[in-house]
Amino acid sequence: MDQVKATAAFVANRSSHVVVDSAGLEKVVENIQDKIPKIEWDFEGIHYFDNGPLTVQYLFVLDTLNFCFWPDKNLNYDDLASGLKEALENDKSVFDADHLQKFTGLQLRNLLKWPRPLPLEDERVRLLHEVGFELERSFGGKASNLVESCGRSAAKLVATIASHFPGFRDHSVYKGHQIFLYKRAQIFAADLYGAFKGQGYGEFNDISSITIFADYIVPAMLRKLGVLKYSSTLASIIESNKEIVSGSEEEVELRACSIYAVEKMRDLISVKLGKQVLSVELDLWLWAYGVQNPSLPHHRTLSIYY
Ligand SMILES: Nc1nc2c(c(CN[C@H]3C=C[C@H](O)[C@@H]3O)cn2[C@@H]2O[C@H](COP(=O)(O)O)[C@@H](O)[C@H]2O)c(=O)[nH]1
Repeated sequence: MDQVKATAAFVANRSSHVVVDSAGLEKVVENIQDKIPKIEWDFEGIHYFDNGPLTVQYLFVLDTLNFCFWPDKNLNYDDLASGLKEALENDKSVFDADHLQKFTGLQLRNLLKWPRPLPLEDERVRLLHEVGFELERSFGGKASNLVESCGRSAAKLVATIASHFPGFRDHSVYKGHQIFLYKRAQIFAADLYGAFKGQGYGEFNDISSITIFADYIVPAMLRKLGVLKYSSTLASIIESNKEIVSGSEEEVELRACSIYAVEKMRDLISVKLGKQVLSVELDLWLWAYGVQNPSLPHHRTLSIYY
């Protein structure tokens, strides 16, 4: 994902609301020493897994809907992952492409046993329809065929998803330049890698090319660790839970600087500790600690991308 890395660096080199603090970064790496925290994928025990194509279909639907939980303060990612899992266990055809194209908001809500409208519910439904339609049109209805068509390349998988499914085109324009962040497309590759433990549908010969998944938890965690510093204006917007507009400089800087900071962290770990570590592993560490600290203030942007 050279485009993601290069354009994140472009933003980090020009940012004014968010700064990547090199001293903070060095300190984190010094503290890590030899013990890079290793978090198991599905440490929560909430995901569906049967070691076959249905798991791929589940993960693709999961990552189609893997965004914007915060407007409902009781809703979390866990509710989505475990709700979809239970639905699939009750009905193995629930995520067939023809079913995806017919979902209504109410059906999705009922499936997740959620008592009120989901945040951005209309968009969630529209994205399910889009995924069902395009899976049927180009991949015989199966996300597993999509993955197989990419010949064990995570970068190709992300590019294929972005070219077939407009809802995954997580781009922004910053100071006149197109910036590629691809959170949900990349997390799908990482979820396959994690769930299938790097084998079968999760085998990628270029998993190290994937960056972190720029959401609203990882920037908050990087800030807590002293790796990201915010301008006083941005800090007060975030601390007072005010919304930040999608595509604004502040929002793009928060996300792009997070990607850039973790790529720098990888380089430092390699130079100082002589270890090669994947962004996927650093992401899971940062994210798992971030969600265990629900009081961490995070930025709030209404977005279908994360
Ligand atoms: N960077 C990053 N962001 C991630 C995840 C995951 C879950 N990955 C699963 C894969 C294996 C593990 O066992 C995890 O369960 C969700 N998110 C994002 O967090 C936000 C939800 O927050 P809250 O509202 O508090 O539930 C939302 O933007 C969601 O898209 C991740 O791994 N990395």
